[in-house]
Amino acid sequence: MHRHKAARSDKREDGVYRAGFACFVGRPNAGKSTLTNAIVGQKIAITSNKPQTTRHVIRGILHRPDSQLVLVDTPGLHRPRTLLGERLNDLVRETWSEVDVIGICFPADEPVGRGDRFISSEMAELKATVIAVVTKVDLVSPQVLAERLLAVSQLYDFAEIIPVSAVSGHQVEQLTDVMVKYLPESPQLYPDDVLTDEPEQVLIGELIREAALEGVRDELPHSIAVLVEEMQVEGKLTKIYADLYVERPSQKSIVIGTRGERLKQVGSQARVQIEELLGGKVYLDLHVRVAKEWQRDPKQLRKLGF
Ligand SMILES: Nc1nc2c(ncn2[C@@H]2O[C@H](COP(=O)(O)OP(=O)(O)OP(=O)(O)O)[C@@H](O)[C@H]2O)c(=O)[nH]1
Repeated sequence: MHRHKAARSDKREDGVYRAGFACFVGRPNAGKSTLTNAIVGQKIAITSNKPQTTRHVIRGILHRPDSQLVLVDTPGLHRPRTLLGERLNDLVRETWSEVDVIGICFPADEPVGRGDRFISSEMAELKATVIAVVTKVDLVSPQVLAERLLAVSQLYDFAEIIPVSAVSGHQVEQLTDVMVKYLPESPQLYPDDVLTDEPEQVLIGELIREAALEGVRDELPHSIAVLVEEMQVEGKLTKIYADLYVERPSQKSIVIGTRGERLKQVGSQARVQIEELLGGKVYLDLHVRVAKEWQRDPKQLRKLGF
């Protein structure tokens, strides 16, 4: 995965330089995106309290003097009902086969279930080192945590089992150390100042999508996509023109809201985040469009980057 992008050979004289790819997997809402952000220390992956909102493979890169950890954020594996669902599953499996370390996330506040067993059983054939990460430990008592750790340890022969809280930061550093430990000896893969190799447009699209999903009904997440059509830099101002795609006119009204109030809110929330990302003033122009059944149409999917 982009190993040809090797920035420069940077093996330190006094020790082994390690670099490689890792990803977090786990059932929806397990805390994968939040953990990715906590490790990389910058908001790069979309997080939401609704399941399955992570669509794109977004990498965050952790730079250390002796190592480089490239995190790949994948959507959850799920029963495919549409072409989009199938593509997502292919993407997940492809990612798994290419990374060096896989962290399976088990939320501490939920019992180990069928989904967890399914994901663990999918790991057997992979070359990657598989570690278990018990997430959200701030939400449970030590006793519940102990039960979870035991249940997780019985699922699979994990190389390590690490309890963390991305919210409090508990053990995040230790988790990172462990992941780095299992990376191969390798030259640096990316230059020091790169945090993600995802094109800016995709990140911006994700921020808009995240803002558009906030506080709306449960069926909307699967029916919304954002395409950044144009970005123009004029002095210190970046002008961004983006389209939000929904499937039905009724969804269009939800996103726009009464007299456009909701879309205005979405715009200003996303703008603040994009300004933070780009480090400058942003003008954001949003249009809501209906693309019928786009989840089932390969041509539309390609246009939207899936
Ligand atoms: N209390 C607590 N909440 C957390 C923690 N990590 C994540 N959460 C919350 O759990 C929810 C899901 O987190 P995400 O990071 O979006 O989960 P995900 O696994 O990426 O979810 P999908 O994209 O649906 O697969 C969000 O509401 C987070 O704020 C944690 O360490 N502690």
